[in-house]
Order: sequence, then structure tokens, then C-alpha cells
Amino acid sequence: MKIALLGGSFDPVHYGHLQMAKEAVQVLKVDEVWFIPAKKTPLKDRILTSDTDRLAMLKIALADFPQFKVNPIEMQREGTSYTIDTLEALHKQYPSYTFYWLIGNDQLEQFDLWKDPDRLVQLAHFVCFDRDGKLVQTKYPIQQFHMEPMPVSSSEIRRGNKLNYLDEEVLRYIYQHRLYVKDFIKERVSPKRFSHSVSVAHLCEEFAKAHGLDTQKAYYIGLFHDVAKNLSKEVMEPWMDCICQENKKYPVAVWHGFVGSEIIKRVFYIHDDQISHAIYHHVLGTSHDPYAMIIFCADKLDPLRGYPVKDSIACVKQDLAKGFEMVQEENRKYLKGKGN
Ligand SMILES: Nc1ncnc2c1ncn2[C@@H]1O[C@H](COP(=O)(O)OP(=O)(O)O)[C@@H](O)[C@H]1O
Repeated sequence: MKIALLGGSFDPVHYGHLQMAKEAVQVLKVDEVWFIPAKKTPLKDRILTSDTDRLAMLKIALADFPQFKVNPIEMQREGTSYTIDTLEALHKQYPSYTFYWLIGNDQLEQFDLWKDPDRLVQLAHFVCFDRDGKLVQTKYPIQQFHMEPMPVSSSEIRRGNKLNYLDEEVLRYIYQHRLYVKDFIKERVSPKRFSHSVSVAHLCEEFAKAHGLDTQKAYYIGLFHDVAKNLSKEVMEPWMDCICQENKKYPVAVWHGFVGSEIIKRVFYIHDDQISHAIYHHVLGTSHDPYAMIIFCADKLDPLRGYPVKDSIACVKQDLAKGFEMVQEENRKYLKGKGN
């Protein structure tokens, strides 16, 4: 058996990894590709997402490819995951197999930093695929191939970019288990706005629970409601032209609701009409949909704003329509006081 091994953190697995595995099947004519998720990577000091979640995402992403398998050998071993230990163990376990170890050219550039590089290249045929069209000079006997570029990395995905390079079901898993999602917001708003967004998300959940609504949906409405808040007028204008030109009559301070409702579809691939609708109306409180009422109230009653909100929160939990009226009234008084 000829086996290609692809080690990595897979936090999360994306199309770049899959493309590499496909190329390995084509050019190396291997029988299978084994994905080996690391327990703890030697060259990155970030705390990884749990083994359970990374493993689950890998299984989802590989489900349609019978030649691609997950081998959890490194997750079953405590401590730092050194490739040398993995290869020694695999050799013992499968003495008749030929192994190829796949790396991207970013790894080839730092191959000297790997543990026992000279022994490594004796234990497996190391093969490098370029991530960006560049081949690298190396003193090691490592074959290099060009591959169809997949300009994506797990770190970009963790920041909420290029989510279209994920298997749809993996993205669904990410949202279901709330992986990385706070960072999607943290990347895009000020620290204060970020704390507000997380706090509102939790309050939305509480309100949803009190009224027998979907708490996960409410959480995402709260978390994403201000995703467009830090965008400038220049950036928002083309979005406004495209989605609701008629609303440009409103002050710019109101636009982030309209723009945010579209950004969550086009950037974050959240296609849920109730979520979009609630975010669209959250600034002006112009909808009586329960989720729209919830986010309007949670936004105004966020405890982090520093006002006494305990009684109002209790009122919203008891009677959503009444609480909504009350918050709207408070808001009208507040805006009048500000001269609006
Ligand atoms: N977009 C990509 N194209 C080609 N190879 C990639 C790509 N992304 C990751 N790899 C390779 O896959 C292996 C595992 O990478 P990993 O640490 O899980 O992901 P990432 O580099 O995306 O954070 C490494 O050898 C890396 O070079």
C-alpha cells in the first residue's frame, strides 16, 4: 500500500488541505491519504480548538472521499506532536507500507526547525506542494510539485474570511458549536463594541429562552447585530446602493443595521431570513417579529451600558410585546433629549 500522510492542526480543515490530498492521489498514485490532526503542534504556540471538534470537522469534510481517512495517532499520544514519533510508530505498525509525507511550501521553508529532519526524510518520501506558486530551495531530498492554488489558510478562516473555502457542512458545524465566531466579530469592531456584542448575544439568548424561541438564532442575531458598525460611510454606501437605496434618507448612524443584514449573508454565509430581518430592523425597532423585538430590547438594555436595567429586562422576559413598547418609548424620550 502507498499512503500519503498529511499532518496539520486542521483548525479548521479547508479546501487547501483537500486539494493537496487530491493532488497526492493524482501525482503520487497513492492508495489512500491519511489526515493526521496534531494534538499539540511544535511550531505554533496557539491553543488549538478541542480535539473533538477538529476531529469532527475532519470527518465531515472527508466523508465524500473514500480514499481520504483520518488517523488519530497524534491525538492519542500526549504531549507535543512530533512527526518523527508518528512516522516511527506508523513504520512499526505497517512495516510493508510506503509512506509519503505531504507538506506545503511554508513548512518546507522551516523544515530545519522540525525535529530530526535528516531521519524524517529516511522514514518517508517527503513531498512538497506549493501554496502560492513558489518553489523553495532546499538541501533535503524533497520532491516539489505545483498544485492548483487554494489561497486560504485556517487562520484566515478563524478570523471570518474566505469561509467559502470550507465544506458547507463544516461551516454548519462551526456555527452549531460556536467555534471561532466571536473572533469573526472581534476582527471587525472596536474592543468596546465587541464586549457589547457578546453581552447582547447572551441577553438575546435569555430573552429567547423566556419566550420559547430558538436561543441559537437569538445568540447569532445578538453577536452579529453590529457587525457593520465600524464601517465608514464610503464603505457602506455601495452596500446601501445595492440593497436598499431608499433607506439612504436615514442618518448614516442607522445604516449599519441594513448593511449588517446583508454582510451576514455575503461574508458569513448565514442564510436565515429571521436573522437578517432582525438585524435589518434592530436600530429603529421597526418590526414586530419576535426576534426583531428581542434584539431591539437587548441592544438597548445591555447591562454594559451602565444604566439600571434589571426591572426592564425582567419586564421583557415576562411580556415581549409590552417590554418592546416600553423600550421603544424610553428610546424615543432619549432621542428627543438628544435633540433628534
Ligand atoms: N491553502 C493551502 N494550500 C496548500 N497547502 C496547504 C494549504 N493550507 C495548508 N496547507 C498545508 O497543509 C498542512 C497542514 O496545515 P495546517 O497547519 O493544518 O493549516 P494552515 O496552514 O491552513 O493553518 C501544512 O503542510 C500546510 O502547509
